[in-house]
Formats: sequence, C-alpha cells, structure tokens
Amino acid sequence: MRRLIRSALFVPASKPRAIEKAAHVGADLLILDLEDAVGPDEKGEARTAVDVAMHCWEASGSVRAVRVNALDSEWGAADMRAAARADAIVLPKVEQVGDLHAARSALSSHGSSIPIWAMIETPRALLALNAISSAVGTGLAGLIAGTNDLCKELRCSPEHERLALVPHLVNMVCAARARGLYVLDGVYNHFKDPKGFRAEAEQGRALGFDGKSLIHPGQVDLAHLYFGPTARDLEHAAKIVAAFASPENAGKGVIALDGDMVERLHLEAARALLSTASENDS
Ligand SMILES: CC(C)(COP(=O)(O)OP(=O)(O)OC[C@H]1O[C@@H](n2cnc3c(N)ncnc32)[C@H](O)[C@@H]1OP(=O)(O)O)[C@@H](O)C(=O)NCCC(=O)NCCSC(=O)C[C@H](O)C(=O)O
Ligand SMILES: [Mg+2]
Repeated sequence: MRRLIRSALFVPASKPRAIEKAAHVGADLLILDLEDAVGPDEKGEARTAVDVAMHCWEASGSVRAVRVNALDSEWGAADMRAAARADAIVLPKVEQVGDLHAARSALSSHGSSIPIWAMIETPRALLALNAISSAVGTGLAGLIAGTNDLCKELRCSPEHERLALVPHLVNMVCAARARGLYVLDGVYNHFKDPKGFRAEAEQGRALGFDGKSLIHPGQVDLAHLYFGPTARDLEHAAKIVAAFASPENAGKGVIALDGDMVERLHLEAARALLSTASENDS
C-alpha cells in the first residue's frame, strides 16, 4: 500500500529561511522550487540550495522533491544533475511523452532512478493527457495541476468555484486513476484566506484529488483536514467491514447499513482505506 500524499509544499530554493522552516511543517511532500519561484538572476545560486535542503529535510519524514526548470531551458541540464540526489523530481510544463523520456534519460545518466511527477499546466498537456499518463517505463509517479499557468494559458479565470478549470481537473483525476498515479490539485494563491482555502480544498477532495499543492506552511494542516481519511471515514469503513463479516451477511452481495445500501465494492474500498491508513500510521 502506498503512502498518503495530502500536502505538497513548494519551497523557493532562493529562500534559506523557508527551507529551514519547511523541515518542521509536516508536509507529506516538500518541493524545492528552482523554477517559477526563482528569478532568472537567482537560478545559479538557488541550485546550490538543493544539497542544503536535502540534508535539512532528511529527518522531516517528508518526501523530498525538486522542481527543475524545463530541460530545454538554459538551466535544465544543471538542475537535473543537482536534483538527481532528491527523492523525486517535479517536471514543470510537461507537454508530451518525450519530455518524460528525456527527463528519465537525463536522470539515468546521473545514476538516478527517482520517480517523476509531471505538472499539467498547458493546453498541449491537456490534449496529451492520456499519452502522458501512460508513459510506460519513465517512472512517472503522479500528476500535479498547475492551475496558475493553466489559467494564464487558457486565458480563463479561477473565479466562480473554478468553473472553467473543473473539466480539466476532472480529466487529470481520471487519467491518474486509470494509470494508478497520484494526482494533486493546484495551489491556492491567497495564503492569508483560510476560508477560501478550505472551500477549494473541499472541492479538490470532492473531485477526487489525493492532495493539494501548497505555497505556505499555514496551508499544510488545513490540507490534511480535507485529504486522506478522516476519523469519521475510518469509523465508517470499519463498520462496513464488520457488517460484511457478520454471519447473517455471509455471501451477500448487498446489505443495508444505517439506512444506506452497501455493496461489496464499498467493502473493497473500506478495506483499502483501512489498509492505507494503517500503513501510513506505522
Ligand atoms: C507567498 C509568500 C511569498 C509569502 O511570503 P511571506 O510574506 O514571507 O509569508 P509569511 O511572512 O507569512 O511567512 C511566515 C513564515 O513562513 C515561512 N514561509 C513562507 N512561505 C514558505 C514556504 N513556501 N515554505 C516554507 N516556509 C515558508 C517564512 O519564511 C516565514 O518563516 P519565519 O521567518 O520563520 O517566520 C511565500 O509563502 C512563498 O514564497 N511561497 C512559495 C511561493 C512559490 O514557491 N511559488 C512557486 C510555486 S507555486 C506554482 O508555481 C504553481 C504552478 O506551477 C502553477 O502554475 O500553478
Ligand atoms: Mg506553473
């Protein structure tokens, strides 16, 4: 059973204080950002923070990732070399299967077999989602919605409960689920607006995302409230397992539980939930 990834915090590689702070915020995934959070003049200096961050985050319990600049940019090759020592790599603006193969082969040339997370944030990526998500042999682990870039490229707005983005977000969830990948929702920019964050996180969970990408430590605990099983989810799952285990329900395909119809597909989901939760506790 795989670990829960409910929160993925972007940490600018150009901010030493943020790198230190990130070690203690409890995010499931930490993403040291060499791309958009770092200005062109800071790129070289920021790259030297990769080793510092990986060391600083060693005991954090978080998966430690690096978001590199595009491979075909002037920084891409050096970023890949530095990032090969992380636990995972985040590739921005993936648009075709070839981007994943190129990253895989760059990592291999540095002796690294770390998993790749692909950011889906351009119209071309949306059109190629099926191919990208099924890129066999590239070590693709998950998709991350890049909603800021998507809004820019589609010339749409995140307003009205992300009406214009929802079809694309649903497609990302579908592509990820079909291929057994993780899938994370985009960032919420208004980091001083917890109410707005909660509404968006609740929507992301309802759409089926595993977790949410974040920009501020204050968003980590909130993300954990919405993603991953709640105490109530676990209680309900345990009740379903117990109900199907009782002798009077032996062999039944469907039962009634607390006024709801419960089928064996719900039993499978309940068992999977309990198993994920116990794996992540241990
Ligand atoms: C958004 C921020 C610029 C706000 O910064 P600031 O005003 O300094 O925030 P605070 O004063 O509230 O910070 C309080 C303390 O928390 C630390 N901090 C802040 N942000 C982070 C962080 N991301 N990780 C770790 N620690 C952080 C501060 O250092 C303060 O610490 P202390 O001094 O001890 O009190 C800022 O939050 C920020 O830079 N966020 C990240 C921005 C970023 O990475 N952007 C790029 C990724 S998002 C993206 O690109 C999405 C995608 O590609 C798309 O297209 O959608
Ligand atoms: Mg982006």
